[in-house]
Amino acid sequence: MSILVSAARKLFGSHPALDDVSLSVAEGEFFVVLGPSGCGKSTLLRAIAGLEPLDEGAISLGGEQVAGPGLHVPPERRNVGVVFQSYALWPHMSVAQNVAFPLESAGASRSMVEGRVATCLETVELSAHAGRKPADLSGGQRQRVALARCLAQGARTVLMDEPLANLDPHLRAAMEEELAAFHQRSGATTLFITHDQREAMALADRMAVMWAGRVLQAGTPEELYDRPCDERVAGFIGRSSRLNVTVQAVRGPRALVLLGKRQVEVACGAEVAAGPARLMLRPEHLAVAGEASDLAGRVARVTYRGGVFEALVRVEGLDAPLLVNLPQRARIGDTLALKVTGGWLLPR
Ligand SMILES: Nc1ncnc2c1ncn2[C@@H]1O[C@H](COP(=O)(O)OP(=O)(O)OP(=O)(O)O)[C@@H](O)[C@H]1O
Repeated sequence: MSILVSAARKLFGSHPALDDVSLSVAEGEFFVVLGPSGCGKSTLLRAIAGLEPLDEGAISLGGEQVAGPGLHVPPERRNVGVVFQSYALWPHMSVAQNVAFPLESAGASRSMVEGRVATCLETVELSAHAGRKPADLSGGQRQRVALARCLAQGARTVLMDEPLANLDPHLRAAMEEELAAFHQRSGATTLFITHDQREAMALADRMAVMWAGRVLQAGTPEELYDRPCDERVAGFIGRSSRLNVTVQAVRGPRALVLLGKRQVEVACGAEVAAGPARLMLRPEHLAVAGEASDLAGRVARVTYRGGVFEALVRVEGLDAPLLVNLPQRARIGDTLALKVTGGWLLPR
C-alpha cells in the first residue's frame, strides 16, 4: 500500500518530534528515512503504524485516511507490519509459534496458520529451525523470524525501525542482501529507518533525510548524493569538503566560481545567483593535475579506504581542506597539484 504523510506534527511537551513532515511512498517502493539520533524517525514510523496519534496533519495508507483531525485508526486495523530493532520476539515461544502468533490472534484456522507459517519460514530460509527458541538463534536469524512474522500477517506495508542496528558489520551486509531479496519477493511497500547513510544508499529506491523533526530532502540516493539541498544533507551523505566560493556567472545548470585563486566550472540548481556561495567537492570531483596548478596544497592526512587512498589536502586561501582520492599512498607533507573535475554548488 502507498503511504502518504501530509503536514504531520507531533509534540512531546513543547518539543516537536515531527514538525510539518510530508512524504509519499509509492506502492511497492523501498523507502528509507535517514537522520541523526533524535530527529524523529521512530516517531514518524510509530505514527504511520498507529502507535502514536498525531497532533496535526494526516496519514493515508493505500489511499485510505488512517489519521487526521478527529481520526485515529488503531494499529491492528492498518494492515501494517512492524519490525523493531529488538525484533520483539516472544522468548518462550518457538520460531514457528512466534510467526503463527499474529495469525492465531486474528482467529485464523489451524490449517491456514500451519500452511502460512511453513511458507513464510521457507521464504526466510528458516524451516529447519521452526522448533527452536529465539535464544538459540543468531541475531540475523532472529531478524529473519521477525520478517517472517511480518510476512505471515499478510502486511502489504512493512515498517522497519533500525532492524540491523544490533548486528555486526559482516552480518549487517548479509542482512541487507536478504532485506532486498525479501522486498523483491514480497513486493511489500517498505519504510525503513536508519541513521547509517551507507545502509540507506544501499537499500533505498528513494529516501528522505530528516533533521530536528523535519524532512530536509527526499529523492533517489543519486539525487541526494549528487545534488544535496543544503550543507546538512551534503555533510550527512557520503564524504565531501564544503568551501566558500564566489559565483561569477551562471549558465543554465553550470556556474563559474572562484575557488581561492582559480576559476572552476561546477554544476548548480536553478536558484543560484552571483555572489558568495558554498561549494561541495566530493573526492571524485578532484584529481591530481599533470602539470603545475594554482590549486596546490600539502597532504595533512591519508586514510586507506579499500582500493583508494583518501588524502586530506590543505590549500592556502581555502577555508577547508580538500578530500582527494589517490591510487597510491601519499606521504604527509607531500605537495599535490590538483584540478577540479566536478562539484555541486549548494543551494542557499
Ligand atoms: N514518548 C516520548 N516522550 C517524550 N519525548 C519523546 C518521546 N518519544 C520521543 N521523544 C523525543 O522526540 C524526539 C524524536 O524521537 P525519536 O525516537 O522519534 O527519534 P529517532 O530519530 O528515532 O532517534 P533514534 O535514532 O535515537 O532512535 C527526541 O528528542 C525524543 O527524545
